Amino acid sequence: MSDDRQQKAFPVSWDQFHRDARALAWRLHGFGPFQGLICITRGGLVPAAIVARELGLRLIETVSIASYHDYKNQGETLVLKPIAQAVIEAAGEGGRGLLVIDDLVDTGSTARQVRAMLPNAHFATVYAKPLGRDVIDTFITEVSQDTWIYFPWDMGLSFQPPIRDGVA
Ligand SMILES: O=P(O)(O)OC[C@H]1O[C@H](OP(=O)(O)OP(=O)(O)O)[C@H](O)[C@@H]1O
Ligand SMILES: Nc1nc2[nH]cnc2c(=O)[nH]1
Ligand SMILES: [Mg+2]
Repeated sequence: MSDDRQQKAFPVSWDQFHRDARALAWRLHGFGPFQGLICITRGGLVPAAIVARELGLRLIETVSIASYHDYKNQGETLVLKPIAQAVIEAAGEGGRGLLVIDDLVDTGSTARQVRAMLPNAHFATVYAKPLGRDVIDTFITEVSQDTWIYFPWDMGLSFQPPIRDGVA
């Protein structure tokens, strides 16, 4: 969840997200070919579908991780489902040849946890914040640490009062 440390909002539309995820695929094309894609759920599911389509990847695995961004549990992560051993064994040493995708990197805790499982995989996110940027090999857009990214699957259309009525 967003909190009051996040002063800036960066809302992303479906259109924009598709463009950015496709730009990520263009960039990743130069680092391939990849043998398979590991998607960090849940946020990585959407960019993974777009990148897999663009790069022709059909071997797709998930690693399910929940991270906590509240004051008490800052940086904590919980692995709910690990990567299948068969997928790790099908890849090169330390996951070489695998592509790991997530929607964003913030503190870097989630990506670091997966990096420990696959040290030689290629890590990619669509968006990145400074604290986590170094864990990621390829990303498209950087936003400041105090920005909260709003994804299209978390938003809906809502009525906007006319400007002359003022803000509530
Ligand atoms: O770099 P970090 O500080 O670890 O934060 C980044 C992670 O946080 C979000 O996932 P979240 O755990 O909120 O769950 P979700 O993907 O299921 O929405 C996002 O999708 C990244 O996976
Ligand atoms: N939606 C969303 N989830 C996050 N998880 C960690 N940082 C963010 C963010 O900026 N936006
Ligand atoms: Mg996530």
